[in-house]
Amino acid sequence: MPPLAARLYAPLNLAPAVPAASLRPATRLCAASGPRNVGGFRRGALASEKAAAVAVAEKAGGEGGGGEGEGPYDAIVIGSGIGGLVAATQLAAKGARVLVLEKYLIPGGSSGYYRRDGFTFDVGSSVMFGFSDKGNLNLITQALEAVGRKMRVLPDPSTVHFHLPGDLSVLVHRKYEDFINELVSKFPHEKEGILKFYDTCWTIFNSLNSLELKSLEEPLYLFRQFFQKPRECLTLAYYLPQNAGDIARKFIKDQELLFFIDAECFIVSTVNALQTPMINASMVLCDRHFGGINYPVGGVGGIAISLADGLVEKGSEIRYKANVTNVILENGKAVGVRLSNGKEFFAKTVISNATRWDTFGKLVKEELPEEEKNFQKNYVKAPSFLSFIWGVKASVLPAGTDCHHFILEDNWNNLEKPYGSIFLSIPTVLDPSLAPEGHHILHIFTTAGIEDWEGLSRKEYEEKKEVVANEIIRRLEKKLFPGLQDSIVLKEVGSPKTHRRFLARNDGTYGPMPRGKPKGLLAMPFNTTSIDGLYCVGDSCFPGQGVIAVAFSGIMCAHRVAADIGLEQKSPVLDAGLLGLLRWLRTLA
Ligand SMILES: NC(=O)c1ccc[n+]([C@@H]2O[C@H](COP(=O)([O-])OP(=O)(O)OC[C@H]3O[C@@H](n4cnc5c(N)ncnc54)[C@H](O)[C@@H]3O)[C@@H](O)[C@H]2O)c1
Ligand SMILES: CC(C)=CCC/C(C)=C/C=C/C(C)=C/C=C/C(C)=C/C=C/C=C(C)/C=C/C=C(C)/C=C/C=C(\C)CCC=C(C)C
Repeated sequence: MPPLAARLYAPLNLAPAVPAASLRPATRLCAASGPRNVGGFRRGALASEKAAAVAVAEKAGGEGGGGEGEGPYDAIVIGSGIGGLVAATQLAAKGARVLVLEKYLIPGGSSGYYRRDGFTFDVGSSVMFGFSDKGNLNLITQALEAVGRKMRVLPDPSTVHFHLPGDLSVLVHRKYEDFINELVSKFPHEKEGILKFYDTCWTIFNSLNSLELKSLEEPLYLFRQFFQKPRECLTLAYYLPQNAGDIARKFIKDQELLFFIDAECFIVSTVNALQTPMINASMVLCDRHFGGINYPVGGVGGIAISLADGLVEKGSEIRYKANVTNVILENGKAVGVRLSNGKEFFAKTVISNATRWDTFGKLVKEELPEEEKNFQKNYVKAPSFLSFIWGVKASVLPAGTDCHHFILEDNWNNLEKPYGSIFLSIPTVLDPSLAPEGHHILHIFTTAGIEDWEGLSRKEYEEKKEVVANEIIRRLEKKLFPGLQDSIVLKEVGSPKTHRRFLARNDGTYGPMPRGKPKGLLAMPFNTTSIDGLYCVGDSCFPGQGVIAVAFSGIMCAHRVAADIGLEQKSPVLDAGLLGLLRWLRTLA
């Protein structure tokens, strides 16, 4: 019998540029049952996209599949974002039996993709860290390997091209020396400060990269790391409560350069450098040169599909159209979940990949635990965003156009304002197979609050999207691509309401952001919660927003859960001590 993937992919019409792991049977999954044309942004599955895992759900029949009161599993994971899938696959690789329940039709959440008229569009970011073949921070490579998967990737020669006020243009080259030379050429008087700031980032990054990355909530592992790498662990402990903006100000005086560091951090955290944890900034500002930014051939959604397929091959399950509405508690312990159709599933542990606001505001019906009150005191929901996904004629791009751009035209004060700055990715610069010949994809997003988009009639809503899209086109025409308007052949606009609906994220939020100035990462909760048996994973857990960050959160979560269900070593006495200490530390933030 051929392997499962081969059997499921047998009827495929294979396109050469698409990796084996992302090839699907030609089933009109989204056309038959997917939400279409909501708010003009029709997030649907690839028409030909039916992961091995989907077949499991369909065999079982109906929403979420399965019968009454199924289980017990070792773990149920609510949601199949990258955080949830990494937790699930890591557990499955350790021998656990896992059930992933996904509300939508395909895996990936913010990291999914969909297809329209020959274009493959990433839903969220196209800037992918964690795909290299060296070091310990290549977490996407490691997560795929754990379930026997590998994706072909295309190296991006640059990370991002900044287009900033005062016509400041900085290209972040893949080669560190080239980037530093470029930055120093713009700020020669700050050469020493630039070197000192980025050197500090490297000290932190090298410490991170030297550790075996597992759960910081598991004492046996943590003490072993401290014993084996004391200097690196102490370096990380020292920088844990610090922010990038404070460190930058120790070395740099030029206000424009400090604004540039703000923009560097804004990409990482949607806040300025003074609010961005130094560990997170270091991770991103160095890994782009160490592991590099690499684009997975065929689209970002291929990562989730590969993980979901690998999960099923390991004997676990994923079910779609499975909308979890309740976490079931028994004597204060999480023992299972209930779907909107009343079906129940039981497990030794429950892991929520929904945001903490959804997990504790909607899925757990009890009063908000003290710890979550503390989280909400320290973090608010970051605004949502507007995304514009356009198919354009290739002729509109000047030769040599970079893949990723960040645009803030006239005024540094607009950096964090709604619609202030523009993120633009052109993934077809790296992978032309994503668009019909002679075309490119422009994927743009800009921050926007949901309040701006509520209470409108259908007509007003559509008109507003048109007005905002035209304004973005005007700005891009002025800055980068004259004639853009006339080159657009396909236009989709997603509003904060679209993201709330299709990504199931509270108010469509991009993730948590600190309410004020945080103490670095100190206040960010890990994976355990104050409810026994209930864990969280994803961007409202340490270390926060970002695909690579949620992948780390998945790895940490799986390790802690595996220890709790007896698949990894554990010491109950040390556990109680460390978990108590970490809870106390968070209250200091
Ligand atoms: N929001 C974006 O579009 C966007 C853009 C760029 C990057 N990213 C990155 O992606 C990361 C998010 O990853 P993540 O793993 O935290 O989560 P995610 O939001 O990507 O995925 C969560 C998944 O859980 C599902 N879900 C939520 N509630 C559910 C319920 N009650 N029942 C069943 N399924 C449910 C959702 O449908 C979704 O598939 C962020 O850190 C962000 O930086 C996001
Ligand atoms: C226990 C305790 C407490 C302590 C002790 C000490 C120690 C040992 C410590 C340790 C630590 C650690 C390990 C840590 C780790 C960390 C990590 C890994 C982190 C990571 C992070 C990451 C991140 C943040 C990322 C992010 C990213 C992002 C967000 C991205 C984005 C992108 C976008 C938005 C796109 C853009 C676009 C354009 C430009 C176009």
